[in-house]
Amino acid sequence: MEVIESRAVHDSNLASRKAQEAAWRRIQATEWLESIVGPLGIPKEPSEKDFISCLRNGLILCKAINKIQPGSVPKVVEITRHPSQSVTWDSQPCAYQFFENVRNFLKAVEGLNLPVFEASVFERDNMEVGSSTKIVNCVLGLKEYKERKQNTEGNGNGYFKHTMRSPLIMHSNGRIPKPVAGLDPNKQLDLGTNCGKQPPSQSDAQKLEDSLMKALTECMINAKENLDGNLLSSILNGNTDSVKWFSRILSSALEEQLQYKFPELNPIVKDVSKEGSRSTTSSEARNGKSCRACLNKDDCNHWQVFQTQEKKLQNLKALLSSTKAEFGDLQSQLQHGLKHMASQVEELSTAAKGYHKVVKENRTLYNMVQDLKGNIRVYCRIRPAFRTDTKNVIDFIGEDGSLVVLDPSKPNKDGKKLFQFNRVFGPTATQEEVFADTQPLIRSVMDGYNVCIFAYGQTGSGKTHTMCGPSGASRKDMGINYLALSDLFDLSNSRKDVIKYELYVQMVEIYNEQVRDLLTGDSATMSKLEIRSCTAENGLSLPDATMHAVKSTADVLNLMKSGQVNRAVSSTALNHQSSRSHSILTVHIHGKDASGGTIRSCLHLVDLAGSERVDKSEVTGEGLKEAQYINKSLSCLGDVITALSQKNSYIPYRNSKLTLLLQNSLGGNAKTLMFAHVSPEGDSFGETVSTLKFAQRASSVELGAARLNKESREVMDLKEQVETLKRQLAEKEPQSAQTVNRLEPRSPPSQKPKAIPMMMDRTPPRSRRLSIENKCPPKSPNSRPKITKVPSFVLPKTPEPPQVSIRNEIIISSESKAVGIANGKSSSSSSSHIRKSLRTIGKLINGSEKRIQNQKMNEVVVASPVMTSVGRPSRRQSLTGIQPSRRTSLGGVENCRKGAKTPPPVVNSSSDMKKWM
Ligand SMILES: Nc1ncnc2c1ncn2[C@@H]1O[C@H](COP(=O)(O)OP(=O)(O)OP(=O)(O)O)[C@@H](O)[C@H]1O
Repeated sequence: MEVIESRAVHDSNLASRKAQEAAWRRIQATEWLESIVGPLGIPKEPSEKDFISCLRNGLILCKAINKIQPGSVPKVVEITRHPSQSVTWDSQPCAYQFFENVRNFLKAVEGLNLPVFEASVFERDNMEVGSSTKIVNCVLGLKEYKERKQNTEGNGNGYFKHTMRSPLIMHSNGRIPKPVAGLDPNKQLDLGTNCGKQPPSQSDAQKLEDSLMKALTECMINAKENLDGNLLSSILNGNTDSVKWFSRILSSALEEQLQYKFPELNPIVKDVSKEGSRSTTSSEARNGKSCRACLNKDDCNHWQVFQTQEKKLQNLKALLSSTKAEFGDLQSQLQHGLKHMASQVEELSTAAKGYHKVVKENRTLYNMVQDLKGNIRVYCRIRPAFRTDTKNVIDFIGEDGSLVVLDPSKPNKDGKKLFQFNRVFGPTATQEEVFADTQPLIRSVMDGYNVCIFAYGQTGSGKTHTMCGPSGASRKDMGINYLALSDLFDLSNSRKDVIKYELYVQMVEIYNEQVRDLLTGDSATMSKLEIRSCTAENGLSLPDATMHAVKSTADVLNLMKSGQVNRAVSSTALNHQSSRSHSILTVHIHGKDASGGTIRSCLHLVDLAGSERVDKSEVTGEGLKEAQYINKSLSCLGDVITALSQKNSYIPYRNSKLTLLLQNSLGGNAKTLMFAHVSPEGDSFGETVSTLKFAQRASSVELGAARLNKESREVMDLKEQVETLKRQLAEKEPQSAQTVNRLEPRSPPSQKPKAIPMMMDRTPPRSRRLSIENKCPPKSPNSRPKITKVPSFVLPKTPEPPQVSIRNEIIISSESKAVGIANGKSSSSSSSHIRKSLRTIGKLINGSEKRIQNQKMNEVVVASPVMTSVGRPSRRQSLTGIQPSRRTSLGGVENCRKGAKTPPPVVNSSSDMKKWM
């Protein structure tokens, strides 16, 4: 009950407050209109009816707007009537004119973006309460517009913004409206009823205003406490006006806040204000969501738009912060990942380094094993591709010497072929890289080993490039021939205090099965060279070829140039500078140390002619003949390699000049290296595979351990002693010569110097080539001496008699022999003395050689774990367990008889050279 009563009281308060506000605004409007167009003829505090009636003809309104904005209503219809004639809305001609004025006024007002009203309000005879409100708003809007305009003109910024302030806001600004004293709020709904009849006097009007302000103030103070509750209950009760009113207050406050807080949004707010006058819906306005620019509009949705935008902004902000967080996470993850990756890369690089080191070590060890076994070392070199129209057949090059080629006609798994060599040089390998790997082998020639390097491969695959370098090459592009000799000179210089070296060069070619000297100007001798057995007296296979002493790389260059000029070269379809012969550059090295010990070794550098398919090389006539000779000799080389790899008893060296000349390198005691050259082009696939197969076969050939051609002074003395004793024995006891020969345990009968023919029909004995596997050599009756099997890896125990005792024994032997002869003792007693001496000397030579080798081995072990070329024999011995005595000749006889390829020591002069030859 109480609630109902309080609500009734509240309602009546609210209605009174509204009426007061409306009346106050009407007075304001009237005052202002009068100030613009003059007296209106209505009371100062007009009723709604008075106010509307006065403005009905539109004349006052048009005049007012034209004063503010001249020309806004260009044509104002003046009403002419008799003063006695009353103006009624019903009189048709007047009504139409009224309508024209009002319509023009409203258009002009709309153009100024001011609140408008409906023209029909003037047509209604029965006026409802609040009918004038919109007209009053319009007039006050006009008033405000004028004030603004004046301000703007004063400020000169040209900006006008219509702001419609509610009485409460004005109140808050300190402009407290004067209460209307003694005015019953309930009665003030229609002020016109009280004051419409007679215009009040100035004092009455003042009184009225004062009383009105008073009443309003009282009313507001009374209502103040209940404002929130009243408003709330109004909203609850669906009091639309209250809600609207409050929402407008809120909107304007919000707009102010917006403009203050977000100045950048001002243009938007301005636009929204304009737009809002057209699009805001009344439902939104009911929800209290309209902008201040649209206070008088019911269809403003800017608040909602703003809220939506704000929501979106909030969402975007949230999205931004979550994205930032995610980004931060990702960044930290990335950094973590990068760190992890860096550590993995580091690990990998360490592993790779280790891997490379291991591969290198493996290769070194593999090469060492191959050296020990005496295998032909095989390197493969791939020429860069010159043509791009065919597929590249090289599929993979492994660091461990593996090579995979791919058949271009079968580009799947079946087309792949794997080969294994000591090393594979790819197309980008430089001359120096190739040489660097060959250098240790070449250097071993200075230690007394015979070395042979030969280049094999299809025509145009780069053999001459590897051995000689391209024509007109600079120092950098020089081939192995030049680099090797240059290196030998360097080594010779660095060792000159210990050992004196002399280097001699021969250069020959085998052209159409004729051996020709390339370093002679005499064309007659060029084609008359005969290959001698390696057991010939001077130890040279080609004693008739000119021998040139070289002292510097310049000498070598000159010789090589003249040799190249003389070499048979012609142009084919496959190589415009195709070598039509096998060229052999032989470097003979003679060394003598301070004690008188000697080294004799030789280095063969062979550039073979290229195998070719005559249909491809398109050669005819002489060229065809050359090609046939080349192919035949290469096929003979293949036969020899096959026989050697199969360990056949018969090796067909004699079938070609090439194999005969290379006999010692292929099946003798040399260190041999073969460069297998291949072209990467797809159309050479057949030849490439055939070259690789050949090379693979060659790599399986076991030559046995290479022999060191070095003799110490001690051994040489002992050998001389043996020779003297032998001579004496022969003089004394010719028949006992056979016995003496028997005392030489390692001299097979076939090695007797005079019994050896110029060309050996049979394979030279290979008794000295032992593999580390201790395999028995192939059975070959008569020619092969029996090899005692020695357990592997056992160091032989060699008695090492002191130096003094050696000498003493020799002296004693000699003396006793001399005494025997002098005393005329029986020849048998003398012979037995000589035999005893020989036995002793044999033992001493063995012991001496062994001592030297052991000493070297110790040096190697102490010096470095890496095997040096000097240390190889010692290491080989330790690994194989072969006694030195079995690896060297007794008193050098064997060496002499077998006819080592290296010549005997020579002195510098050319006359001595001739003697030697
Ligand atoms: N590794 C390489 N790098 C650059 N060019 C190369 C290489 N190998 C070969 N060549 C070039 O390929 C061409 C043929 O090479 P080269 O004359 O050495 O072949 P070849 O095997 O000796 O041929 P032939 O057997 O017909 O004499 C030459 O022009 C040579 O310069």
